[in-house]
Amino acid sequence: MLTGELVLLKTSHRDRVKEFIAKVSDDQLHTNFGIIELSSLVDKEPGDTVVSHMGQEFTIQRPKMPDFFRHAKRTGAPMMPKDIGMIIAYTGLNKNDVVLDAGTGSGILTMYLGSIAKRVVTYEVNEEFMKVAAKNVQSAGLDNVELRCGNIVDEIKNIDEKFDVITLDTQNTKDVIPNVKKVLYPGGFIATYSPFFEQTKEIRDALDAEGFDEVMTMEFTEREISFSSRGTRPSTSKVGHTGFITIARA
Ligand SMILES: C[S@@+](CC[C@H](N)C(=O)[O-])C[C@H]1O[C@@H](n2cnc3c(N)ncnc32)[C@H](O)[C@@H]1O
Repeated sequence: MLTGELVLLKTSHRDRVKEFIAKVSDDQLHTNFGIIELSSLVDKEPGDTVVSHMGQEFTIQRPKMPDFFRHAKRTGAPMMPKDIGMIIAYTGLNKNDVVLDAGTGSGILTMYLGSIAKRVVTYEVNEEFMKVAAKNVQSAGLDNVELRCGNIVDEIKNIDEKFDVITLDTQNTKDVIPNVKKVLYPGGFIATYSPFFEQTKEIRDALDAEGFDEVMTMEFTEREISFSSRGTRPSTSKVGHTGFITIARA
């Protein structure tokens, strides 16, 4: 591992996995299982181990987005991986894309977008939420995400840049849509997330009024399969409804 690189350190305690994310540096990581000198991670590889001053062994891995999803601080309901995955798949998000995103919330969707896209500009109306999101983004080591505080309904009118993809997870998305084509490249995608049918219908009407193409609204279901000595079946304790995703093209 290189100085400045993020690491995921995993250890086992009473048959449970405990994990920590840290940066390779001259600092120390203090855990309930002892202190780790983070400089000792230099030149180690994923899969190698490091031992704390109390003799506890930690396995080294490179943290991935699902790790940041679990470790991020939450200010509200984050978008779930199933919905994030579908937004990425249906917009074809790639490393050349510049993304406009709102509202940032805890920054979970923003971080996934930032891990793929060239650059992400994200707006959050609540300053306290934005500060938490900024810490999450920084903890994930992303330097291509620009966080702006403001109401996207008003702010979008002053943006003089064009984007490849626009993602909206806001309460008043229908009021943003009349100004979206001004900042979205022809052929670019907008993806909206809305928990209720009523809100989703308003979004559809607004997209139709602005002449968007290829409009489709979907709900994605996720069923984990549980395996036990009694048998194999879909888990009975997993997430139900989250929200509707509407995708459209300028
Ligand atoms: C459900 S949360 C977004 C969660 C986020 N997508 C994530 O994955 O963490 C909605 C956020 O949008 C913000 N918001 C609502 N309306 C907004 C607007 N018009 N402009 C900017 N932010 C807005 C809220 O303050 C809230 O933090």
